Amino acid sequence: MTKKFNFDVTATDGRARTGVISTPRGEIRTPAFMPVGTAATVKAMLPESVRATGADILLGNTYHLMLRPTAERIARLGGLHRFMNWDRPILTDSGGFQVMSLAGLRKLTEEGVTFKSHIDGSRHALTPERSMEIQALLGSDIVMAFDECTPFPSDEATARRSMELSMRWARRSREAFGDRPGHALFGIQQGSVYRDQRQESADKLREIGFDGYAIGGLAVGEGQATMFEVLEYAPAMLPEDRPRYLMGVGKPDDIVGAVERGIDMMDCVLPSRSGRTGQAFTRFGVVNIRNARHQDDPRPLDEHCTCPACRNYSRAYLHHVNRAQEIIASMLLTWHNLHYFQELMQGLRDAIAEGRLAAFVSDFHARRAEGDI
Ligand SMILES: C=CCOC(=O)Nc1nc2cc3[nH]c(NC)nc3cc2c(=O)[nH]1
Repeated sequence: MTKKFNFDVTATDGRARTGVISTPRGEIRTPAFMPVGTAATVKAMLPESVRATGADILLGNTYHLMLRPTAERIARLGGLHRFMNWDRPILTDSGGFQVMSLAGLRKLTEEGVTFKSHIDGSRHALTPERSMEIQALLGSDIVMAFDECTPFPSDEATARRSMELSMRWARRSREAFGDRPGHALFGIQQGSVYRDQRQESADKLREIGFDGYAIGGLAVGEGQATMFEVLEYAPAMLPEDRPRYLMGVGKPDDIVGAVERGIDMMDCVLPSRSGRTGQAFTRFGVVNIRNARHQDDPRPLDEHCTCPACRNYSRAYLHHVNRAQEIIASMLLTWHNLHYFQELMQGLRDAIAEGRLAAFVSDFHARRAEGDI
């Protein structure tokens, strides 16, 4: 009998909690940050390097993989874990969000979404059923329901129509997912910034029944203050014995604020994408390595950091290879950023386990300069 999917809360501090998600492919320590491996790779990183930063799970994107190399080809080659040489848990998104933000010529109906590939213009369709089939072909451990991410801002009527469509798609996702021991299906709460709609969405998802619950429709331009307003009430609407996943978040201070409000899982392209543009996150704030002031600086990005970039290279070197557009610049800054994000998560987990989250958070804010350092 394959091992089950399980979630155990191990400690709480206010609304924050630590826990462990057990899957057949390994355990996920929560609160967890998931690096994004869009096209079957965390850009500029080897899988063993991603693991070395402390990641227990990474994210794959249905939209990209269904277009290239196709889910069927990945299945024929043994599934996404084998294909990308990552044998720990993988969460795949359902494709809805990226179709709306990347694809051309989209047509949205009750059935699903048809669209043109941004790669070669070919026509494709995504429905809850097809999304479940693709995610099963990929072999991901945590599957996301097919939803529509309600754009921000949306008036109440528009948000309601979108949320109600997503809830009908959530039920179809659940039915199409079937019974797959060791694999999890997460539902996604919508309802934009409307508390009553968030409640209705949460109630509908509970009725359908999921292994975990995501909070969708945030980090879509509403700003941190509005996001935190929604997070004051939305997490508690979801079952407390199941993982709560906030999608697309975020900057370090977004992450800290979300964990304080009861979030267990997050994902964001920020550390990897900004690493490629020369932006380094540190405990003191953000270093833009492209700035000329670093060109003679022999110090590491952060002398407290134990990542390969900080142990072996100067800011002057990182400035040089970034300006010269050398591949190693993306490698070192991505590794540093993912290491910093995972170190932040470990700090949060330790602080919650020891009941000193408030002190950790005030120390986190006290250290950080506002602008670039
Ligand atoms: C991995 C994701 C699994 O979720 C889905 O398949 N659907 C979905 N994805 C989102 C992704 C988001 N990224 C941001 N900001 C960068 N906001 C997001 C909101 C959603 C959402 O409401 N739904």
